[in-house]
Amino acid sequence: MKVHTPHNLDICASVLTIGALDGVHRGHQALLSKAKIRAEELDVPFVVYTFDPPPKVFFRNCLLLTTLEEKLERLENMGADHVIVGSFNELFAKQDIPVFIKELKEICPIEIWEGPNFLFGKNRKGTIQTLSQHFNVKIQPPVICEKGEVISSSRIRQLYKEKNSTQANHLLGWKNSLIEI
Ligand SMILES: Cc1cc2nc3c(=O)[nH]c(=O)nc-3n(C[C@H](O)[C@H](O)[C@H](O)COP(=O)(O)O)c2cc1C
Ligand SMILES: Nc1ncnc2c1ncn2[C@@H]1O[C@H](COP(=O)(O)OP(=O)(O)OP(=O)(O)O)[C@@H](O)[C@H]1O
Repeated sequence: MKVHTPHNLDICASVLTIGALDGVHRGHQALLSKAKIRAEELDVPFVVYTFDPPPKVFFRNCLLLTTLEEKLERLENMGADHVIVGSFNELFAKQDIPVFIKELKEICPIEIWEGPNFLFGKNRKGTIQTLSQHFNVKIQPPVICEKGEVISSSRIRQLYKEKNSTQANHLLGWKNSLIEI
C-alpha cells in the first residue's frame, strides 16, 4: 500500500472510497470490502481518500479512535492499494466542492463506494447526489449491530464516554482496539 498527499497519485482508473474512517469500524469494513472486491473485478487499484485529523475531531474536538498510523495499518489490512491523506485544516476545509470534485477526477474513479448518508466538502454541502452528477456512485447498505443500531464512529465514541469499552471494541471489530480514557 502506498500513501500519498493530495494531487500526487497518477493513475488512469480506480475504485475509490472517501471518508474520515475513524476507527475503520465494522461498517467501514463492510464498505471497504465491497469496494475492494469491485476493484479486483475491474482489475484497477483500490484507492482510499481519507482525512487527518478526521473533520469531526478538527471541528468538534471529538475523541480520536485511531491515530493516522493505526488507520493506515487497518486500511492496508482491508486491501487498499493507495491511500491519499488530506491534512484537514482551515485551508483544506475552505476548498469549494467543485475544486474537490476536480481533484477526485485526477484519480479517474470508475466507481465510488460510500454509505447512504455520506456528506462531503465545504460546510458538508456535498451529497451522494452531488457526487453522482460526476461519478458512478455505489452505495453500501448501512451495517447495523445486533441491537439494531447503525454502527458509526460517533456511536463508538459515545460508548467509550459511557465507559462501555467492551461494546465499543465489539463495534470496532479489531483485536487491538484499546483506548484508555
Ligand atoms: C474539501 C472539503 C471541505 C470540507 N469542509 C468541511 C466543512 O467546512 N465542515 C465540515 O464539517 N466538514 C467539512 N469537510 C468534511 C466532510 O464534511 C466529511 O466529513 C468528509 O468528506 C468525510 O466524510 P465522512 O465524515 O462521511 O467520513 C470537508 C471535506 C472536504 C473534502
Ligand atoms: N455502519 C455503516 N455501514 C455502511 N457504511 C458506513 C457505516 N458507517 C459509515 N459508513 C460509510 O463510511 C464512509 C465514511 O464515513 P465516516 O468516516 O463519516 O463514518 P461514520 O461512522 O459515519 O463517522 P461519524 O459517526 O464520525 O460521522 C461513508 O461513506 C459512510 O456512509
